[in-house]
Amino acid sequence: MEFDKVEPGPLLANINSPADLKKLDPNQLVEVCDELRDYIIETVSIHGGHFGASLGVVEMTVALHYVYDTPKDLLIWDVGHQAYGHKILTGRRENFYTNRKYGGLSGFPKRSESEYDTFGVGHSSTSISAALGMAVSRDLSDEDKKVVAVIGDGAMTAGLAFEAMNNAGAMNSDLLVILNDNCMSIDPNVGALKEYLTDITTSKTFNKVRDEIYDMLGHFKSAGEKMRKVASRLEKAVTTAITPGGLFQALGFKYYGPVDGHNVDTMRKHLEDLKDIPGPKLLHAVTVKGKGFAPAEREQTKWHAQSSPFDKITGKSLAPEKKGPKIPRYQHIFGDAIVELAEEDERIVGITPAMPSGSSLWPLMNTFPDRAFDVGIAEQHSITFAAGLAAEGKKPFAAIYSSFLQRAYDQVIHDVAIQNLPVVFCIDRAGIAGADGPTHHGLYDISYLRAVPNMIISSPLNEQELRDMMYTASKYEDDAWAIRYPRGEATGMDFRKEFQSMEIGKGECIREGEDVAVLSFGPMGNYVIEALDDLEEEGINAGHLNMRFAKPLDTQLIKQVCQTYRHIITIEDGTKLGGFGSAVAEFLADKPYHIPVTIMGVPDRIVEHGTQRELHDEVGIGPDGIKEQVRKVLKTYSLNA
Ligand SMILES: Cc1ncc(C[n+]2csc(CCOP(=O)(O)OP(=O)(O)O)c2C)c(N)n1
Ligand SMILES: CC(=O)[C@@H](O)[C@H](O)COP(=O)(O)O
Ligand SMILES: [Mg+2]
Repeated sequence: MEFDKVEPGPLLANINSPADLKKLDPNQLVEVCDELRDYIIETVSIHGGHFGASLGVVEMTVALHYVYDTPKDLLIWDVGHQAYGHKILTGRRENFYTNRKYGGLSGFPKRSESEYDTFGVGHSSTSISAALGMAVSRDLSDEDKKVVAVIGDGAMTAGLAFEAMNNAGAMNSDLLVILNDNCMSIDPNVGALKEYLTDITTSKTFNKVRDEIYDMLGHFKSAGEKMRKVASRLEKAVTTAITPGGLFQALGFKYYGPVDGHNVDTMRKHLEDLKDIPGPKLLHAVTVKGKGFAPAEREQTKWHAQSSPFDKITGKSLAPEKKGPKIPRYQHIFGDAIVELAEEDERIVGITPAMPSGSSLWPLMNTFPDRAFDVGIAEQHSITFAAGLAAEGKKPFAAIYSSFLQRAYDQVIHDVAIQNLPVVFCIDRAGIAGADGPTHHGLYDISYLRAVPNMIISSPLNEQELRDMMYTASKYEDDAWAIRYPRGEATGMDFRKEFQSMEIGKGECIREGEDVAVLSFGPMGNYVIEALDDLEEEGINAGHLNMRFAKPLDTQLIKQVCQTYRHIITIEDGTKLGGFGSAVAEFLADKPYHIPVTIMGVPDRIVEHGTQRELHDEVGIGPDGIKEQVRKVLKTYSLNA
């Protein structure tokens, strides 16, 4: 893959660490930014990855590493999808072409990857909490270092960010938060905070007055300690008076901004000033997501990330055209089905915490704008909000990624399950997620939801079953219902347009066999079909049951299996601990069948990034792994001698 490496510009070629960057004259930084931006564009155009966010913080990244003494000073990126420039400047340029690939660099900052990555990320809104922890640790150990968190306007909408601000403001620890405001989450940012920030950035009078005051204070500050104190007091009084609402100041932060985040010189000067101002402070930088790449500036959601190659000038896709009909992704099956269901049932509402494109809630938002809600990056709130809707007779479908639902576990238990409210959880990105890696794999939902009473847990084999599960769940009033499905394309089958009710807790026999039965949960069943077809050619006839439900289990079917076969293999795209296979084994534990159960799933370790197929194969749940397991079982029991 060496030939896919990108040639850096002449300045960037000599920057192998921030120390090299610091050797440059400040007036060379604009050129460094241009080269860094080109490097990101060209690399992502070949290898894919997150895109717009890193382009938007090029100047900020260069200024931060120029002014601060990293890694001694601690730089914490929120989410981390914007940290490509940071990676390139901190010794990883040569390997950057491996970004997000199996065995390559992680797409997010990661402590084990570099001493410059002070905190592992992937999920949003953690940066201020982590930064505060580090700042307090510094103070306790009497160390001399600065702590800077960079958080986006989208990430700032989460409760966690405000919990941290609330705490930090009161602790008065020396800490800088840079609010990177580009008015975008993945989709356009939403909510009252967004309006508030827009008010600040668009108020001409405020900005003019603020700039004049900032200049004046700058002069004061260079005039000695006494004047600095006066300036500081004046600054607080003036900014409190003229900042609309003073939200951040009310939380105990000194507010600075808004500043142009694309002027590297301005950014550098602001950071140099702020370095000397103690206590919690927030610098509000205004940037453009996708800056410097016209297609990405125009269509910011589309260019949040790119998975296939594109022309580095025009943005035109260079992916080979796929032959045959386009296969929909599971999220699109969900997105269409919920509109069809909502047309028939006016109680149905849809909720997404900031992922209307990713979860495909847009079709419902466009068709029934009053009945579909993007609540911002606020997973906890999204679930309690859904519970409130259900409490008043609505039928909420909460569309949420498996790994993001982890954030709302208490809400699932406390607000939904204990009150037995019939919320439908449409859990996308369940199972191995792929290139995003461990933070985004949805490996735990079966286990953590199984433990919760009043909860049905199902997973479709294909698009037909997803539609029918959604339909059946929409009519069901007794319990909450979780439907999990993976990232990516469905099977491409011709599915029936009409919905059909499914019997809750009932699986189906897909293939009769002998000796070994494979019980699959969800789309993993398609790997099983492929594997067992291959094994048939070797003369091995294993049975296959598509179980559909992890809770309630189809115990009748399992009993029949026990009477017909000598060994059960279960398979799921999730952790083996406490998952679907465990449910089968628990059921059989006190039954007199004495049948061994082999659980196939993700082992109890962190699975890194790569393609879904690479990772399924790595952990042994791809078709080859299934074949191997069946052969192994047959060999162990000498059943196929
Ligand atoms: C807890 C959590 N929820 C949702 C996401 C998905 N997500 C990743 S980036 C992003 C948008 C973040 O917006 P912002 O912080 O403003 O950064 P920008 O991309 O605009 O630079 C979202 C919703 C996530 N990573 N973590
Ligand atoms: C950083 C982040 O959390 C998102 O950008 C995520 O990578 C999206 O994942 P999908 O591509 O599966 O929607
Ligand atoms: Mg943003």
